[in-house]
Amino acid sequence: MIEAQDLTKTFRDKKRGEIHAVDAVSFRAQPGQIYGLLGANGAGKTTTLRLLATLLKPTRGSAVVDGYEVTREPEKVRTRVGFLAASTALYGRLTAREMIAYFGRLNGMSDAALQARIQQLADELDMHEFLDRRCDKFSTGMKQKTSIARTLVHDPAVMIFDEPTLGLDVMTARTIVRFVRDCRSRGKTVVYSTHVMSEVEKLCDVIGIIHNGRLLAEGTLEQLRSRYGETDMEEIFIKVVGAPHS
Ligand SMILES: Nc1ncnc2c1ncn2[C@@H]1O[C@H](COP(=O)(O)OP(=O)(O)OP(=O)(O)O)[C@@H](O)[C@H]1O
Repeated sequence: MIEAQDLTKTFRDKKRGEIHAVDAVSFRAQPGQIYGLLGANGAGKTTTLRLLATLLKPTRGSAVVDGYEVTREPEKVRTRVGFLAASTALYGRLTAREMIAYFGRLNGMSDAALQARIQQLADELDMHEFLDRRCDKFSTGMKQKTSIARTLVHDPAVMIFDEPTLGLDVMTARTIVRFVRDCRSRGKTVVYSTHVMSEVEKLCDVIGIIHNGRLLAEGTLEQLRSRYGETDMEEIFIKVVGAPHS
């Protein structure tokens, strides 16, 4: 479970002045649920996720992740969260299997547990073909699958995905979306950020629309459809954030 309350992050930038990247955001994501954070470029998605994963400290507000508060017990939070960031890096000289195992050991996993888990992740993410190849020769899709596997090797209760299908082909994206659904069916709390309307329609149980750092609307797809009188997510999104100035 994640409970964010009045979560706020303000950056001070020499040129731009004060930037309200995340502005009093409150939401709750439950186990067995995919919470979709939908927003355009610069809306505040990544900053929100980084606050939840304790990579940034909030300027104000709080977030409780699997029972632990992000500023009071960040180490505890980190053991409970798997965060797939857009920039999750791999070591080129390691194979995918070595890479995943390395992060598993960092998380205190035994060799037996690791073997079983790598097998499971390779099955679910369709990785067997390249599991023993070096990461520096990987396609974007192979890299992304390896990043997901290494991020989630310790099977955390809370899984945070920052635009995980960005730049991937249809087949690879589908494998990842199926994997995210499997996480939900295993009772994980999943937060999934995207700017792709069709992804939230297909995947997310609750959708939060974020714009200029503020959570402007939230609900199930059905609730948003009836509230805004539109069936298409793109139309709902435009109604919520306002049409762009031309
Ligand atoms: N370290 C930082 N210093 C200053 N400003 C920042 C910093 N990180 C993010 N911002 C600003 O905060 C705002 C929100 O950025 P954020 O990356 O959270 O958005 P996003 O929704 O993830 O967008 P994108 O899809 O483009 O990654 C933007 O205006 C961004 O320029």
